[in-house]
Amino acid sequence: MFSDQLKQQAQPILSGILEHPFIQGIANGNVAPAALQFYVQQDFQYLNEFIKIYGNAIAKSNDRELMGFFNDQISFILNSEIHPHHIFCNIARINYEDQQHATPAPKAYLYESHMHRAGETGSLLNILAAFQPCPWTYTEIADHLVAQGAATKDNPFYDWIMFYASDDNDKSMSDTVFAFVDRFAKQASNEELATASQYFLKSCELEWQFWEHAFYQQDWQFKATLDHAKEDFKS
Ligand SMILES: Cc1ncc(CN)c(N)n1
Repeated sequence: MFSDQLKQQAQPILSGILEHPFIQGIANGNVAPAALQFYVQQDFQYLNEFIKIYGNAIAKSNDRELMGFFNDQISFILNSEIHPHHIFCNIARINYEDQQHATPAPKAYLYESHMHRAGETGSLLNILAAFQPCPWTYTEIADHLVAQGAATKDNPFYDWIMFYASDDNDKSMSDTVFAFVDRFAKQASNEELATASQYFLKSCELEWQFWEHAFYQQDWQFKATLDHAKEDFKS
């Protein structure tokens, strides 16, 4: 199956994510508030962009099952994925509403642009491949943390881990996406599969970069210049 090949190709990147100090911090119940704040600020913008990408993907879909899936994803972001953001905000002791106006930092901007680029190819296989590391790596992270015994009630990140951990009774979102990927892959040429694989692997790396930029709060070198310019146009 193409999805098995993708998972196998991504193993070095997935290992890098699982070993990342941000994830280790979640496991130990100890992440710097500045890293949590940066993550929430950037993730809020990233998920906004995802809603637009899903809207675009619906416009490219012809079958109701896929339209329904993208629609469910939009609802999930709007109604459920605010929960893990609230958990990070509570731990960092910051107000969620105050975190919703950040300028996308370079890595988040790159990831969002990468997703839009996949959308512009017009290929649902590319879109799904580029999108899949988002649910897949989070399920892998949470399941790994559960397996290593980090999901204890005294860990302040317990609810965050359980939010993303796979539910034995339910097919995970990530399994659903892999099933769609395999469906489209059956009709694809080797060249199309190679392109989709690149979209998938780059998104996996960008997931790693996302943790990295939040952990070290990597922003634009000339962020103050960008922010001052915004002020110039405020009426
Ligand atoms: C960057 C990123 N990747 C994945 C997820 C989980 N949907 C997220 N909230 N943010």
